[in-house]
Amino acid sequence: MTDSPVAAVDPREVLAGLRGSIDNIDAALIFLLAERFKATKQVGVLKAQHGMPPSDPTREEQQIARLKRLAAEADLDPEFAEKWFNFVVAEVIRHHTAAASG
Ligand SMILES: O=C(O)C(=O)C[C@]1(C(=O)O)C=C[C@@H](O)C=C1
Repeated sequence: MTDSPVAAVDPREVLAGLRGSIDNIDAALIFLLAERFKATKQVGVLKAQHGMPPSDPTREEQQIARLKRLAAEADLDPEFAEKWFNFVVAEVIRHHTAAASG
């Protein structure tokens, strides 16, 4: 093994390179989430001003179906995509409910 003529790859360098990509992806996700919450904050104000309920189960159902389809196409576990969406939406509804109560 150690006598191989092919230069050995240092696994620590490979790990560092992969972590560089993970760092960039995590940063992008934070920025994307921040943008999403900026938009949903405005939705919350609009709903509160017009007496609309914080949650819209029909919209959620449609979005879950769409995201699960996209996840499958992207080779991401559709169940994970659904869990992620439900996790985020629960927080959005919490914000909408707070906005509605002043
Ligand atoms: O689209 C809306 O009506 C929203 O309030 C946004 C949103 C979402 O975050 O995607 C959140 C709550 C609703 O139940 C549905 C969708």
